[in-house]
Amino acid sequence: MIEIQNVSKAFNGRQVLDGISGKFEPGNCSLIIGGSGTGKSVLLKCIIGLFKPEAGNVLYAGRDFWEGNADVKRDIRREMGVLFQGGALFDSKNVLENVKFPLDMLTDQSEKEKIERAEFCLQRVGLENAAKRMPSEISGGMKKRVGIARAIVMNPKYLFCDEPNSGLDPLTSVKIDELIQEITDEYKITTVVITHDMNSVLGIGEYIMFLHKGHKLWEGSNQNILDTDVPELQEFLYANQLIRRMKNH
Ligand SMILES: Nc1ncnc2c1ncn2[C@@H]1O[C@H](COP(=O)(O)OP(=O)(O)OP(=O)(O)O)[C@@H](O)[C@H]1O
Repeated sequence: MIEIQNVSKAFNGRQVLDGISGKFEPGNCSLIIGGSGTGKSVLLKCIIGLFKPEAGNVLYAGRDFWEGNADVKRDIRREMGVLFQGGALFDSKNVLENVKFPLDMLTDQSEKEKIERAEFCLQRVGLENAAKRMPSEISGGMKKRVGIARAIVMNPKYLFCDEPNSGLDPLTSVKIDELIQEITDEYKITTVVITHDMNSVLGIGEYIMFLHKGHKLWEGSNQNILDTDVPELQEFLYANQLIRRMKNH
């Protein structure tokens, strides 16, 4: 489990996150949602150790990331997989080499072991036939799958996905969401997804945290989000035509 407690962050005196708390459970897809510029990416960066919060704690199975020494930070980092926006693949490496990269960097496994593990992960995301292709030769949805394969290659306990659906058509988006959900269930990963995709919210949001101007205004699940009486969340949800119609029927 990841627990965040009163996380606050400011840039040049401007408060961007104000006392955010929440719990992300293993085997669940937890979502951080909210409009543009509300602090979702900054919060994710505070959680994965890229920004140090001014105040608050980020606990990984009880281990405090920011209070921990270099060994604690390294151990926690090794347990994380991150799917960056756009996939962040290396253009000069083929698909298999991209997936294998964390193993090259962080393990002393033999080449054979690394290739087998990378092939297994590619198979898991349905790309076993694309191993030799270059990133420029595959579609946006396939790039995300490669990014997911790379994020799980180290067998992470924690998986972070920054807008996994950006730039994808609705059908491909749903498939990527399903894949993230399946992998989360299968390996009991604690998964945290940043999104403003309404299909994801209703589809995979087992725990949802809604941010608005750096504050957490609501938390709950896809089962009760449409019943919210928080005006800012209503406005966020009902900007989507389909959700508006669902509510009215
Ligand atoms: N490195 C930084 N330096 C200064 N300000 C920053 C920095 N990173 C983010 N901010 C500011 O923090 C606020 C929150 O940004 P953030 O990227 O978290 O928004 P977001 O909710 O992820 O939005 P979007 O959905 O558009 O990606 C914004 O006002 C942004 O300008």
